Amino acid sequence: MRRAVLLYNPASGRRHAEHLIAHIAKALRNEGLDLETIPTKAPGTAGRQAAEACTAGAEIVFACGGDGTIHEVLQGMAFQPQAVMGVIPLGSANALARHLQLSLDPVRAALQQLDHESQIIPIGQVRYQTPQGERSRYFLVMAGAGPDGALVYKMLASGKHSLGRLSYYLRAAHLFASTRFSPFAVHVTPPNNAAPMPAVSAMAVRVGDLGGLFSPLARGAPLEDPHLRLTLAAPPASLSLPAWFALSWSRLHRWNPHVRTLEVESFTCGSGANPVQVQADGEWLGRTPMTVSLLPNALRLLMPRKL
Ligand SMILES: Nc1ncnc2c1ncn2[C@@H]1O[C@H](COP(=O)(O)OP(=O)(O)OP(=O)(O)O)[C@@H](O)[C@H]1O
Repeated sequence: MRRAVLLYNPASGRRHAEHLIAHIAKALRNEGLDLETIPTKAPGTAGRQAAEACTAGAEIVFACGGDGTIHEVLQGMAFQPQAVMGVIPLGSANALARHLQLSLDPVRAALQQLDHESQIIPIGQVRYQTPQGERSRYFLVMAGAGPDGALVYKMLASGKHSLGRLSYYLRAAHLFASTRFSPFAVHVTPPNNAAPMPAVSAMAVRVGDLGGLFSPLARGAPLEDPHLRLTLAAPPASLSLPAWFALSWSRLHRWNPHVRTLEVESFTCGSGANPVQVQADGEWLGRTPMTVSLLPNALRLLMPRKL
């Protein structure tokens, strides 16, 4: 019997988590898994709890929550060759679950993955600054500096979990319209002719679709791709951000002279005149300078079988 752990965030989503978790667990046990359900203890504990589950012999660790919970579980699942990570969506964006072609019904998503195969993929690593010094984090969906970091920072400060989707978009629109985003220099590896490049936004996206209103803004490289797909918006932000939104939504993004997409191995965003906010997988991390790279063969993930 395969040993599995379902690590869930009791604060995710608006549903009655405990009731739902019991349903998911019953469905997985009926399929023959020896499953233990464990709630995350508090913000920031899921990585350690996932690593402990692996050490205790779990072969599958299901990360059950939104992209933020999956991000935290990832911190403990990276470089655990004996265990594979599964994903059960309970959030509102669920960008990774959508990318993995999972049902947004959590019970169905759990069962679907029993037919998926364990693939070893690279993971992103972002290094950033905090008042306590440099820190680093792994990421799966995206990492960025600029307006996305500022938005996540603002949502954190205002308690985003109490917000509905519409309210979230209104706050984003207000932030983008009212903030003067400082430019910073971006160095890429391998170096290109234009390095360093000035930017007001630098984002590496690793899923095809970010979901919701931000869906058309950036198309990521596949998770198994050994390169980062970097999207840069040039200064001034007052020109490039409205052009980015307008041309993306009207599907004319390829004609946008202010936004460019590059395939890179890594990139560094300098601090510029003012350090800017850094986020990964929708979690606020700190400030620039920031370096983003890919670590090969870092995670075993349940993924749809290749055709
Ligand atoms: N037990 C807990 N109690 C409170 N907060 C927690 C707990 N465990 C994790 N968290 C926090 O919950 C957040 C993640 O929430 P969630 O999984 O719903 O992701 P999300 O990205 O906010 O989802 P959404 O797609 O809805 O935006 C993280 O900031 C994490 O630190």
